[in-house]
Amino acid sequence: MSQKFKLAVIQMKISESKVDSVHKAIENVAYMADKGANMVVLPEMFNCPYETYRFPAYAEAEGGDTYQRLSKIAKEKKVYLVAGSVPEVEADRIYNTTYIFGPSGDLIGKHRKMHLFEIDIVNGQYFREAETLTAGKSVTVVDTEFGKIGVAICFDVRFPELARLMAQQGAEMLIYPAAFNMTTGPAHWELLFRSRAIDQQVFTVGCAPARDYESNYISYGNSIIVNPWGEVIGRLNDEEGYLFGEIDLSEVSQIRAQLPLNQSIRDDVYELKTILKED
Ligand SMILES: NC(=O)CC(=O)C(=O)O
Repeated sequence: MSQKFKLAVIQMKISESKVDSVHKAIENVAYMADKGANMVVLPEMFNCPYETYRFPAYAEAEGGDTYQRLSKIAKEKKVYLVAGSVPEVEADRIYNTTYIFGPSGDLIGKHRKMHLFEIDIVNGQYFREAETLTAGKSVTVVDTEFGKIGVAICFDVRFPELARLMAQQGAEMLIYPAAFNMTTGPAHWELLFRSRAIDQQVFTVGCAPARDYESNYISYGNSIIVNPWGEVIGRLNDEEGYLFGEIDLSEVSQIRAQLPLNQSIRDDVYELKTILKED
């Protein structure tokens, strides 16, 4: 099995119009697929401004219009699509959800953000996703023809336990649709993506909305790809654009053979396990 593939990360501005944002996302996916991408990633909340009060109004059930259009473009262009995230409604609950489609357009996985973003900086950034969202409970790892990929969302990257669980399930790349802000982005963004890559000896990917000073929540941008040695192999600035990564997942086993961290894990002293497995 070849573990080589071309990864495209799309950094786009999100507009107030869901129709426009979805249209733009689909056009970008098609463009990157035509350029040879095998897997395309979209940003967190790409069809909805990142504001808690908006999530209920923009939310759709699984299988809704946004879902259908994403599935269709994945099938038409024969790409894996890690479809950013969208507000998803089920019963009376709303989740921050990533759908993952295979090249046949079928849903191959779904992640509901497990750690809800909570911040209250004195005289600064405030955000509480829990005002309108419910947290997911499942660890998400999908099978692709190139290898296993773990998917989680933004604030999830701050929790090394989740990255470890994805790696334990065989993930060799961790993809996080994300939207850090102008307070946490400069301080933590690159450090976190490099740390998770080094901890687990995996590729990490962060895909963010482009910065928009007109919006109430200003995304840091800086979409990023890091290799299993912890090196940044691709990074954007704040503007709209694409990252195109030539990925070879066999680098994961090469790094692990030379620096075998897994052999030194003290599972006689400590243990990490999931308690709940389903949403
Ligand atoms: N948007 C997030 O979930 C998280 C974030 O912005 C941060 O951790 O900073």
